[in-house]
Amino acid sequence: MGFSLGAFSTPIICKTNNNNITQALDASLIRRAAEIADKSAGFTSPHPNFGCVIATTAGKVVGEGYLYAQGTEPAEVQAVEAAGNWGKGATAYLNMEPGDCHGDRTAVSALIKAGITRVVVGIRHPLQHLRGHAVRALRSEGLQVDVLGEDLQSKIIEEALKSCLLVNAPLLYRAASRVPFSVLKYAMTLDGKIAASTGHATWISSKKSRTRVFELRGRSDAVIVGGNTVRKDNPRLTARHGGGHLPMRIVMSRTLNLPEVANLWDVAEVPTIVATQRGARKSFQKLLASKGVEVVEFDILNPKDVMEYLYDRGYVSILWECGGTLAASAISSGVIHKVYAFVAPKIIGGKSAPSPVGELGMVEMTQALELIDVCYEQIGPDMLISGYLQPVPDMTPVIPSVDETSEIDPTVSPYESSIIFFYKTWDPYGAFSNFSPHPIRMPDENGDYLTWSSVEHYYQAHKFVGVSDPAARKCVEDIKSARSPEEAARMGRTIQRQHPNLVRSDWESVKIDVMYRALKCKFSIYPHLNSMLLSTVGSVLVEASPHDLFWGGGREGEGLNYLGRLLMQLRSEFLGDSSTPSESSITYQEKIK
Ligand SMILES: NC(=O)C1=CN([C@@H]2O[C@H](COP(=O)(O)OP(=O)(O)OC[C@H]3O[C@@H](n4cnc5c(N)ncnc54)[C@H](OP(=O)(O)O)[C@@H]3O)[C@@H](O)[C@H]2O)C=CC1
Ligand SMILES: Nc1c(N[C@@H]2O[C@H](COP(=O)(O)O)[C@@H](O)[C@H]2O)[nH]c(=O)[nH]c1=O
Repeated sequence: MGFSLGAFSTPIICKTNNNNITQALDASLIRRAAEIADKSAGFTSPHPNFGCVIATTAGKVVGEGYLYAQGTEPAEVQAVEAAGNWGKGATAYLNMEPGDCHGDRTAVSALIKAGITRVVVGIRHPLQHLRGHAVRALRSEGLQVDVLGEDLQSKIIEEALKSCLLVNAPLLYRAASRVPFSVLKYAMTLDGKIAASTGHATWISSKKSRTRVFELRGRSDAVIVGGNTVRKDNPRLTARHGGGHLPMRIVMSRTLNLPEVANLWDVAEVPTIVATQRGARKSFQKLLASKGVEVVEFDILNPKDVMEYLYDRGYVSILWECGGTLAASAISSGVIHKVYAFVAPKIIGGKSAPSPVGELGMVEMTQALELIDVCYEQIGPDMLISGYLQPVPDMTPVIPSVDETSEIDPTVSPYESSIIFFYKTWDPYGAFSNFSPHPIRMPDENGDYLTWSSVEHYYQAHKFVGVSDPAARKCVEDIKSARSPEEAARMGRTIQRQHPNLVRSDWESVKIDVMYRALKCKFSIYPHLNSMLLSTVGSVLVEASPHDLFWGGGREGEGLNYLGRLLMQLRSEFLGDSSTPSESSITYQEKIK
């Protein structure tokens, strides 16, 4: 070949340098968008924080805007107005894809009208029904849209992406965990006490720290304490830092053994909700109601149920300002996402003085919960240590991974797809489970057709097919006549564990194919199952088994989800095959009868 390496290398190096410069610019302007997006937090009730920065291709910022509150002028509209004619040919930086709540595409239209040619998006909208819409709409109008982590990837971009995740962390956690984002905040002495042994706690942290707490309250939808904190502190739980949003106050009390007169029962400025155990002190409930305090009864009062209830009421973020007993219960039930610990340089001592977190049942230091993304900040004389107990959720489907998805099923666009989970046969898509009662008819080694009561029967028995030992042949027969798919699974797994010598030597290499053939038969011979499978086009299918990390997706998406993958593969094959599937299925069904 007549080309020298040098002929290629120069432009490649230039391109890389250019890329580095562009990515550094993109990263810094996206971080700016996230920074201004955060400006509205604390001024109105929490809502997604949107920021928009418009810059020329040389990186000169010509317009900025942030959404003040839901229903006010979108960040993009403000930035476009500020940019004026500079908007033509410019790049818009958005910390988050706009969500078109009103169906009027205002944000998208503003960018298009302004003549913006490129849009850089920090994260896609976390809510499934809005996710990807604006990105698609902008692309369809010919704008170049680069999404961080998808179209742009590098260390510096990763850091910018993080700032976008953090600025909308409450919404992301809420969308992923279906409870509001919860922050546990406490003030403790250097010797780890949140009050003296008498229960006296005013004050541990400095005035400056307490003003910071007011800001935290102003960023929250509600502040929660337990009954004992009401009895000991008679708190007000208001945000008194001057203006801004006032959160609701919530008291969790099982006994309702609470004072008749308390600051929290004065609801002139902010409402208070008391969450209690069903039937607790009805007369006191009446008294609270007469003061305008809302009482909500729970069958068993616990943090998880209260959080699910507040999620249903639309709450996005909650500040827990309770003592250690309730804090331990909230942490144990997994509802706390972030911790703010104000540490004051004071020592109070006291064997029975309370600490920030009560009993968690841990016995070894190796069990300790480690915070991530920890920040240290000095506030007056105090140190504020904050960090997350759970990582900021990634809303893109990971099972299969983004790269694998389009290989398995080209109809799924990995960044925009929804996930359909199935597991138990009574679930909405329960018929996808191998335990669903749909017999299949499959050829044996000699080509003779045999009927199997379910895919699970077929799959489990095939662990022992072809092994010359008569005991293996008996296993196949026994599993085949198991009275239920559950029984077949139990038998297959137990024999495999206890008598590995009876398992065919090629099992690990053939098991996916065995499953594939059984599934293909099942979804070919039952037209309604075939329709159900085809109705899921565009969605990632995940078997939500928390135990089976090979066929299932696992509790946290750590499973390989091979059952979901095979179903997606079959779906794609059925779609590609116009003669699907009814003619052949009738013959098959006839055979089954
Ligand atoms: N320094 C700081 O940051 C803070 C210090 N404090 C101090 O802590 C002390 C109070 O601590 P503590 O009693 O732990 O705090 P809390 O009162 O905040 O929490 C315990 C109470 O919560 C109620 N509760 C409802 N459901 C549950 C549940 N599922 N699990 C546990 N409790 C539940 C009960 O109220 P009931 O008994 O009414 O049924 C229980 O007594 C006080 O001295 C206070 O001054 C408190 C908050 C912050
Ligand atoms: N003692 C203590 C805190 N205690 C928390 O603040 C509540 C009192 O709030 P308010 O009545 O609105 O001033 C109290 O019930 C408890 O939840 N907080 C802190 O930042 N620092 C402190 O030293």
